[in-house]
Amino acid sequence: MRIEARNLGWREIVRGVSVEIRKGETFGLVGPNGSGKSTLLRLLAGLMPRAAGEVWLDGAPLAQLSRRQIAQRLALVEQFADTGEALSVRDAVDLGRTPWLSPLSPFGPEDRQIVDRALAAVGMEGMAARAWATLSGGERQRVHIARALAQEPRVLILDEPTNHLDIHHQLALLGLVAALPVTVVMALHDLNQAMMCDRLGVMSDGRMVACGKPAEVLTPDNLARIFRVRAQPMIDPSDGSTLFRFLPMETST
Ligand SMILES: Nc1ncnc2c1ncn2[C@@H]1O[C@H](COP(=O)(O)OP(=O)(O)OP(=O)(O)O)[C@@H](O)[C@H]1O
Repeated sequence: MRIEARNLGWREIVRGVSVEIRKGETFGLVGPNGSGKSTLLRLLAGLMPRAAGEVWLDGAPLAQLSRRQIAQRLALVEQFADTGEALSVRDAVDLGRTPWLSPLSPFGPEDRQIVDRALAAVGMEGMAARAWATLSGGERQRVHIARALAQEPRVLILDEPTNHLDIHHQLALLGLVAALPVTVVMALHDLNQAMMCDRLGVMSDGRMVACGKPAEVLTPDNLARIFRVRAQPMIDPSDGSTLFRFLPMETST
């Protein structure tokens, strides 16, 4: 599903962002702390009241869809997502099926299979019966992702999805997300991980100041200007991919 932002804004925090994210694309959002990434993701999910501009999903304005219709198309995992303490892991992931249920089509065996697959996709199938309150930060993050997968969205919006995850689960999650046949928009802080995205949008002070293929936008000049680091590009000889080593900027006295 294609997702398109037209002149999106909220207060002074996100200003005039227009971007078209293609069907099946993995689109990364990078930028310094406070540059407006989370706010832009919430705007794309239609969650900010009194927002300026418009979001279109496959040519349909988001504003004309009901919450249920939006939830059948789009799932958002927020950075500090929480869930009711009394839930089990399976209960939490079952919630992802809510937009698809109705009195005439209650939770059934097919929903259960979808939930099982979502738990397995994030490696949490062995913890389905565990109480949410007993999970570690990384396990909670994986359950949130499983809940979003169980929603079977066509657009998946993730705010720093590798937060709290150990390196194995970070790479597993990024591999999973890249292989999903859905459009993914995700905020990332690790710029080497961001290099794996199809395209990147760079946020700075509420504006999208660059958008394009990772190697085109994460240039040493942009990294110095926007992220205030010195970036030393290095080539991995095993596959020719570019990695960065980051160094502090030399301060002038
Ligand atoms: N509801 C709000 N009211 C006032 N200011 C807000 C609100 N939400 C966000 N902000 C401010 O807007 C700016 C952008 O916040 P946002 O969370 O979108 O940034 P971010 O790029 O996701 O940051 P980080 O990398 O630290 O997660 C920040 O300065 C934040 O303090």
